[in-house]
Amino acid sequence: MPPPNDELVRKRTSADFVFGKVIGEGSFSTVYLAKDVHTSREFAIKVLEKRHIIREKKTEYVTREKKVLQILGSSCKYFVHLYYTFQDTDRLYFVLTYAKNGELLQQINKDGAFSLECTKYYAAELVLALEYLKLKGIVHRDLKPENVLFDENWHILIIDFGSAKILGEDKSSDEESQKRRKYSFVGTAQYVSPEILNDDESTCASDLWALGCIIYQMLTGQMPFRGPSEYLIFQKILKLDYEFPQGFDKVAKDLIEKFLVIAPSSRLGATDQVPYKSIREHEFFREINWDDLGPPPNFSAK
Ligand SMILES: Nc1ncnc2c1ncn2[C@@H]1O[C@H](COP(=O)(O)OP(=O)(O)OP(=O)(O)O)[C@@H](O)[C@H]1O
Ligand SMILES: O=C(O)C[C@H](Cc1nc2cc(Cl)cc(Cl)c2[nH]1)c1ccc(Cl)cc1
Repeated sequence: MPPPNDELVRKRTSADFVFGKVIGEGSFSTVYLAKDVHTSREFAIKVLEKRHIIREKKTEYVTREKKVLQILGSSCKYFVHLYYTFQDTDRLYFVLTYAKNGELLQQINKDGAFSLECTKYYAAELVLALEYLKLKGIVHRDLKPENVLFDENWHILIIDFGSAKILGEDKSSDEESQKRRKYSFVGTAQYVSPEILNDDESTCASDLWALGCIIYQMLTGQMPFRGPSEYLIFQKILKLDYEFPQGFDKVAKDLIEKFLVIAPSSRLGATDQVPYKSIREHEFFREINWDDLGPPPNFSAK
């Protein structure tokens, strides 16, 4: 039995990487572009200060992100992959796939809005990604254009699993955790689903609501539910108060209306025996070959 390949099993340390520029900042993290000194491969390394995590009581968030990324593994190309984690005295390190081409949000804002063809392509990649999440029993809970990045070949890479939910994880029923769950707001106002606002359980259908919001935003450049304050946005969400611009594509309108439904189980795909067959069969995806989406179309304004 040959000795294990050292490079495969040795716990990495920051000395294994050359840290380059800062490519992003989170509320608890700094993300660096880094190069593996042995292979020159590029990674995004998300660095968190232990003191900051402890002070802000975010250890559960960090532990959750690590656990979900490990569950996702590397068999679906639409998710950022966690290669290694390690720590030193003061910091934690996540070594992740480097998303070279930035955020979907930047692309939407740069173009103003996507063409119908471009929207169909990226909506299809998102559907395939959500099928995989459902298969793995994960709810992202904070899906939004800032958390959908592009890799070097302009395929999507979904990030940010700190607020994700692992279905079937036993929820301790003690009073304390019930209270914590009740008041632990999850998500981002403009994309949060009604069930989370009504403090009902979030399910994979919560991500379908967010998908509806993202498709609307790719086609209009605007979020469907917007307002001057979170409270007013929540009111609009709960009243389904949104509208389509004049001349909006009828088929796209039909699809979005089937996602932006208050009752989670009534959303298109929510009750599919084979997820997400009923979404794949919607007229909006008529030209999509689900077994091979082909190369991404180049971005062009609508
Ligand atoms: N794998 C990656 N490749 C390239 N950029 C990334 C990657 N992961 C995160 N980023 C960028 O780094 C920034 C911080 O991301 P991170 O997920 O650490 O924090 P966040 O979730 O955005 O912030 P918050 O903690 O407030 O929710 C983001 O702007 C994101 O675009
Ligand atoms: O080495 C491992 O994989 C396990 C450790 C566990 C771990 N050590 C921690 C220290 C602190 Cl202060 C906070 C959290 Cl959430 C911590 N989690 C760890 C290290 C790095 C990362 Cl990114 C996550 C977890």
